Amino acid sequence: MAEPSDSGVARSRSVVQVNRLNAGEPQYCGNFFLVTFAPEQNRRIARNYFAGETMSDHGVSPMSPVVVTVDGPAAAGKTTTCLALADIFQMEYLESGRSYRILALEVLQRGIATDDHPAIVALCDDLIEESRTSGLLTAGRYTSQDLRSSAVNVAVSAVSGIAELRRRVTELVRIWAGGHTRCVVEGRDIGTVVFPSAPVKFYLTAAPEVRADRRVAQEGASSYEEVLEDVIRRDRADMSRAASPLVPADDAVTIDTTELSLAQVVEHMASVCRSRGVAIP
Ligand SMILES: Nc1ncnc2c1ncn2[C@@H]1O[C@H](COP(=O)(O)OP(=O)(O)OP(=O)(O)O)[C@@H](O)[C@H]1O
Ligand SMILES: Nc1ccn([C@H]2C[C@H](O)[C@@H](COP(=O)(O)O)O2)c(=O)n1
Repeated sequence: MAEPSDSGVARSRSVVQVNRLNAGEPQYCGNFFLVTFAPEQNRRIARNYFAGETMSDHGVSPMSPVVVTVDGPAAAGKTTTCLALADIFQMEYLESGRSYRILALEVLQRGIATDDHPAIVALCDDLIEESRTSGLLTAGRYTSQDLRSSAVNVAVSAVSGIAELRRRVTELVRIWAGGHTRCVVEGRDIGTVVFPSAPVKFYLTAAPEVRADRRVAQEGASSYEEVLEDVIRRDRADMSRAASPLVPADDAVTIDTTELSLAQVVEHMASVCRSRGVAIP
């Protein structure tokens, strides 16, 4: 079983053994502000990217890795199933929501107004620069408790609605994926915007009441009503924003997990992956 950790990827308990899970492994820490720039090539590409060039100027195709995308509303089971798929198919895993949460937390900690878009974009650039020049943005700098606080849950909806910010995060995710041969990436716009040509796309969903129930059980939250309210509010914000709203990709396999066990969902997803040529090495 995956143990809860502050890396933000192992907070769910999976029915599938997640043997390779290790909060110390950068591939699993989900903090691509740190890991994206670790390999020297990525560091160079990223530096040039932010200087105005694009990855394709460097002969790097964002579509070269096999990417499995998993999108869906809050608490739909994305992280848990991604970890299971990563384990089954030995893929690298990235939780893109963590980056938006990190940005939201930094916005709150620095007292920046969530409607001050230029300041938030500048903050994002500063964090990217910081991650290239120092090791400050380690997984340990951000605890799951901080990243998943109610305040961050609210601020992240505003922060993730900023188109300029999304453009940066999108490119960082692509750069990260370009450094791997096989990966599974979860978020809200991964199959629609970040990797529109991905060979395998999932859209997980479930009734809000069921998702709230599962989140209460997962986090030991005291108020079901508050959790449900947050789930519904965040869904609405994610689905109605102008920039990359949450919608299923046309070619996504949609799975309503309301009445499915975790094992059933993972089994279904794994069988789709196999049928699309994602093999176990
Ligand atoms: N089909 C299912 N049956 C029972 N429990 C489930 C199922 N799917 C997910 N869960 C549980 O629901 C909780 C939330 O799942 P998870 O954290 O993976 O959701 P998420 O989509 O990544 O959420 P978020 O977008 O908010 O990060 C976890 O405790 C997970 O084990
Ligand atoms: N690709 C993504 C990933 C996440 N977000 C936003 C919307 C969510 O409410 C928030 C937190 O994500 P979570 O940790 O719940 O997966 O981040 C997004 O807009 N796009």
